[in-house]
Amino acid sequence: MDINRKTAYLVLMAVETKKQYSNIALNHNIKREKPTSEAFVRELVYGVLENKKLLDYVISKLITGKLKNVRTPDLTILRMGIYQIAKMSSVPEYAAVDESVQLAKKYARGRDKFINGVLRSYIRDRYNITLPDREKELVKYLSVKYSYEEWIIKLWMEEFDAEFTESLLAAGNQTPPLTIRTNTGKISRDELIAELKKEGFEAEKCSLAEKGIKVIGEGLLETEAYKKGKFSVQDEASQVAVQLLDPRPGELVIDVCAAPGGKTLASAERMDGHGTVMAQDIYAGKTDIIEREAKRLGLLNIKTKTWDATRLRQELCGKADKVIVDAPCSGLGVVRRKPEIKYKKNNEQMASLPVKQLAILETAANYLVDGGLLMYSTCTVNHYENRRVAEDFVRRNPEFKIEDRIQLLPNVNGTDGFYICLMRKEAKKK
Ligand SMILES: C[S@@+](CC[C@H](N)C(=O)[O-])C[C@H]1O[C@@H](n2cnc3c(N)ncnc32)[C@H](O)[C@@H]1O
Repeated sequence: MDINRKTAYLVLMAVETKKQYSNIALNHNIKREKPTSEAFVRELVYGVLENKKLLDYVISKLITGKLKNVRTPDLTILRMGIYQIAKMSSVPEYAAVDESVQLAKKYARGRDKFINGVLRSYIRDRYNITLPDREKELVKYLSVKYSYEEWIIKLWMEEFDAEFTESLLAAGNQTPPLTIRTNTGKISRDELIAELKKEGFEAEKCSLAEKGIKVIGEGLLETEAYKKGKFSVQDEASQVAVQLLDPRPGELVIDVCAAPGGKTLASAERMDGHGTVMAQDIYAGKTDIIEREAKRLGLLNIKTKTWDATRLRQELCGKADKVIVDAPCSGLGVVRRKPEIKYKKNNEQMASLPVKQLAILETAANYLVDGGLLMYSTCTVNHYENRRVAEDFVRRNPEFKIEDRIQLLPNVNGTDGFYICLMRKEAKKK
């Protein structure tokens, strides 16, 4: 059996049955199985995840029974087989079928003939399968074509017209650029670009993030530059958030939802070692990551603490110049990196997010000095978690005024979908 397809199968099953995040399942299985082509495994895993609804729609047209009665191993092998035939031009059709049958013999015993039959009928009938009617069933059409749960499309169509929504859906299925943030305490952006180019990478400046670089090439984290802490991997939108907040040397910054530390570390770098960033997160294991990264980057001005941000730390009230609330959210802005988010159900947990976000904001706001700046950000595109939460907050806390807010979008800015809102606490009148 081909080790690359076996690895992809194990990753997809971990995502499907254990609800693991694709990036975590990928790294874990690649390490364990040692596939001969990591690139093939990634292409197949992300291709299947990005197109899951479309693949299931196609499979439902090829089988006689109901899709929900097809067992998960059989369905996973069928999705992989059809994806290879439809989208991976490097894979001959016969190889896609034969390798799927081999996988079935190991992981879906007794179902290899069924799988062989479905894949052969796909090869025969694929051009007769049509999508739902765009005119009559727009949401369903978009849901199948771009593989998103229908509630996400309806949510976006509350804010954007059909054409814009479609381009946002399509952008969510693109591979995101690899972007890094220069640690300017160690090297300038131009010098780092030159160093990376010398190592054989393509590297160019980001347009929005002043320390950002877009990089193309394999093995970035094995470079000396990385080991010596000259840069960190961070999406451009996250970099822009800290750029707008603009932490200065000597300030006290409190980041209440800090792990894995992107904004904490970017803030500490901007402060040139002067002042302090207090980084809190509810999970102890996650604050360890921040400490490890601070060490790699040579940053001494970060203090971490495991803490639930909805609980007030009395001793910090009125102390911080800047507070970061990079809240837990639905993640609809990062589907390019975690395509499994496109299939989340709009359940109670989703609906309760704005309540939690507001509770964290209200607690964190207490830490600011008069005249201090509060940043609320999320990596989602959902006005109930973004604009609505920020507006609710300032309505309930009139001493805060919104100073700036932006929604970055993958189809407009090429970044993750990201919301940033800066709110200033009124300075006390003398
Ligand atoms: C969007 S992530 C933060 C990303 C981080 N700011 C960065 O730039 O790398 C949200 C974080 O909030 C944490 N979190 C969730 N609920 C929390 C709570 N009640 N108190 C503190 N942290 C919480 C999660 O563990 C997660 O690490």
